[in-house]
Amino acid sequence: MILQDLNRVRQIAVIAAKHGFGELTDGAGLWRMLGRKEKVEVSPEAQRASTARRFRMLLSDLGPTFVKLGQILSTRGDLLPAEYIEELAMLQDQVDPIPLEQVYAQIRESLGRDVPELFAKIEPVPLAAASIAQVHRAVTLTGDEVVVKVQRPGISERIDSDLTVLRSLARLLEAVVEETGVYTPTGIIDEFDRAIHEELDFINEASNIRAFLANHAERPYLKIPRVYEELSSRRVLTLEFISGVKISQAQLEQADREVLARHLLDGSFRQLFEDGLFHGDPHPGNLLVLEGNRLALLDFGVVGRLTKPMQETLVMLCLAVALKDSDSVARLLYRVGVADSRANLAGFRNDIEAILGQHLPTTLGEVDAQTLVRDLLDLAVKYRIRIPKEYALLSRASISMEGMLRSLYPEMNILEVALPYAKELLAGRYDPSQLQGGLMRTLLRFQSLATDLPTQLSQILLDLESGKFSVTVRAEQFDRLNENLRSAAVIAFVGLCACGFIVGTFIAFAQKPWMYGNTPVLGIIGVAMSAAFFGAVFTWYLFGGRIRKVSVSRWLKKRK
Ligand SMILES: Nc1ncnc2c1ncn2[C@@H]1O[C@H](COP(=O)(O)OP(=O)(O)OP(=O)(O)O)[C@@H](O)[C@H]1O
Repeated sequence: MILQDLNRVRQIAVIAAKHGFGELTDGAGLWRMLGRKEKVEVSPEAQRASTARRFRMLLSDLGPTFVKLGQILSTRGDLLPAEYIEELAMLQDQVDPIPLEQVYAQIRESLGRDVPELFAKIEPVPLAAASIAQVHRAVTLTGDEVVVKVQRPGISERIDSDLTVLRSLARLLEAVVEETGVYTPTGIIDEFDRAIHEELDFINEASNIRAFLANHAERPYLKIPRVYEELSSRRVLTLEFISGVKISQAQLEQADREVLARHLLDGSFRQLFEDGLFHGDPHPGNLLVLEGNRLALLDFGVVGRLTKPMQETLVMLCLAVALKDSDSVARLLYRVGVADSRANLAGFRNDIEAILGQHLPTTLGEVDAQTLVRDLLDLAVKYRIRIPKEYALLSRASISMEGMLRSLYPEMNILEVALPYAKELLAGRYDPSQLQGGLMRTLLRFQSLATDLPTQLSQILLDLESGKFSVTVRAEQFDRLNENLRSAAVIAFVGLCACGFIVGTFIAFAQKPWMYGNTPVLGIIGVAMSAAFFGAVFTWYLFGGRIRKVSVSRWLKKRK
């Protein structure tokens, strides 16, 4: 880690302490490592706020990389409890726009030509300015109305340097935090790294748009902007300008609302059940209402992909929920997820039953899908079942979509509209005669398979089927023994190196191979190396194995 990174770590530790996370950084030994002694006062605002809110405030204060991290985490209801998801979803990355000269410089550098050779006009005031990019209206040399999305200069380098720091902090966390599981801090950072680099690469967004254009070619009610390839690169993206009103700001008649809601729902189901490619962030700012009750989708930086088996599981899951079949819901979630150890499937099933009972009291039309999905994901967190990120992204997108549909046309019965799509998808896989008695029978087929067996046995079968089955022989003493052996091996290795250097030093002093005047250079290097290795042995002896592990869950419980 270079000096600049250390300064950033120091800055992060101070801001964390200010937001009331000092105990965690102290416990992790960060404060001692940085050699700081003075206490940082917790801000009065943080003293009043919940832990989830303070976490949001912390990320917001730490700048664009952390804001993006928070926004990406807000799509992971499988990773964090609902109250964190709600807080993180509020993270805004509205920032001051960059001056026009910098926009021009970025275009020149990325597209290799001066702006007047590429555009007839660029509006000086941006349509939107976010932490990664800003969007300007423009006109091409051929007179086409377009928008140009230009990346902020230096943002990629800033994110990379923050990622180096984040990765080191994640390693430190792994060393000092008691809980380990399927979500390791370095694993989360690796995933974040991939996600943010995908967003930083506009070529990736352009290819997402092309795929959406192809999929929606026969759906005239949904418009996708065309990409201007010759005016696009990794850091500049030029798209057809779409003239419309954001759905949140549109003044609409009741009849139009119903038509638009149907289009929105049809577009979403087709993305999920036919294309297997869905918009990952369908919030009201990314949807425009056009003339003739058409809709336009914007912002394709984050998209989700579903394979055919994933689509089928999704249909089964929806049906199992609709039928209040908690056993099948538990088994399907367990099968698609990754549990860090054998989850308590019976407990998981019982909790699901309670949730379904609570959320599906009367008719399907009255279901509050948003809370239902959140509660189910919270349960996955509780039972340490990791839901694949595509499903997590999908659940966030569906929650957002459901919210829009409810405000657009609250009378719509979403599940009623969904059933024909589900049936169509299942019809491709199952014999149509099986579906004649309705979808219920198909579902009951796998349901009976699930209920015939005692839970433990069917869980082992599920483990075998999904490749999760393993036999672990474990004894507490072995873990400690293992640790001690590892420490002993390290000390022995470093000690041997130290001895080797001492012998080498004697030979160097005796034979004087590298002399600078009267100074035996090799001998001095030998002394320094021996001292360093012996120092390492002593430090390990004094402090090794004494790092106190912190329990984040205990800490969170204490703070609640
Ligand atoms: N093709 C388009 N036609 C008209 N306006 C557009 C178009 N593309 C983007 N915009 C405008 O620019 C805004 C930002 O675009 P976009 O969401 O793609 O950028 P972003 O940097 O990813 O922003 P954020 O991540 O905050 O959503 C949109 O909300 C919309 O107002």
